[in-house]
Amino acid sequence: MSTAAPVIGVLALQGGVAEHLAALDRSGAVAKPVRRPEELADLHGVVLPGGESTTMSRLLHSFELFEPLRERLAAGLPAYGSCAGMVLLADDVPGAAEAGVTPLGALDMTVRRNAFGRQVDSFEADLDFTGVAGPVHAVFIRAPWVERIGPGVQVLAEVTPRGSGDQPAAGRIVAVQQGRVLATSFHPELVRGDERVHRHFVHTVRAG
Ligand SMILES: NC(=O)CC[C@H](N)C(=O)O
Repeated sequence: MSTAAPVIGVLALQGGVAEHLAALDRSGAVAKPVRRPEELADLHGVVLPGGESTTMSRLLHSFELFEPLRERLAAGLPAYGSCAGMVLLADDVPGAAEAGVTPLGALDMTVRRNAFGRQVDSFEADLDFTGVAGPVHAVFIRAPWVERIGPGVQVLAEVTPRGSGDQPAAGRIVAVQQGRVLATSFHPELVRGDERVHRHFVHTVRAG
C-alpha cells in the first residue's frame, strides 16, 4: 500500500463508535463512520465495535449493509471486531439463530456470547498480547470468548491465570487473528491513552 494513511471505517449503527473513531484517529488512520453500503467502497479496513450483537445484526439488515459488508469481508477487506464485533466476525456462534444474531463468517472460529457468565460478568485484566510490547490492560463487559479456532487462526491473547483457586476465565482465548482479520473479546477503545491494539490493526491493514 502507499504511504498515505489508510482509510478505516467504523460500523456506526450502534455501540462504541466514537471511541473507535478516536482511537483510529490517534493511530495514524483516516477514520470514518459507516452507515450506508456505498460508504464501504473506499475503505482499506473496517472496525466492528462493541455493543450488542443482536441489535447490530438487526440494524445491519435494516440498513441493507449485511450483504455488502459480508461480500467485502469475503473478498479480503481487513477487519477488527471488539466484543460484539468479535461475535459478528465469527463463522459459528452457538444459539445465534435463537438470539437473532447473524454472524458475517469472516473468521474461522466458534465464539460464545456472554461467555464469562454472572460471576465475572464484567472484569479487567492485564494480558500478554502477541505483536504488542508489554501487558495490555483489557476491559471485559459481558464479553464473549473463543471456543474453537480453525487451522489458519492465531491466538493473540488468553486470560492469564492469577494465583490459585477457581478461575472460570483463566486460559480462555480472548484475542485472535486470521490473515488481516482481528478480533478481541475486550475493549481496547475504552482504555484512553493506549492505542497499541489499534496501531497493531492499522499496521496489519498497511501490510497488505
Ligand atoms: N460489550 C459488548 O460488546 C457486549 C457484547 C454482547 N454481550 C453481545 O453478545 O453482543
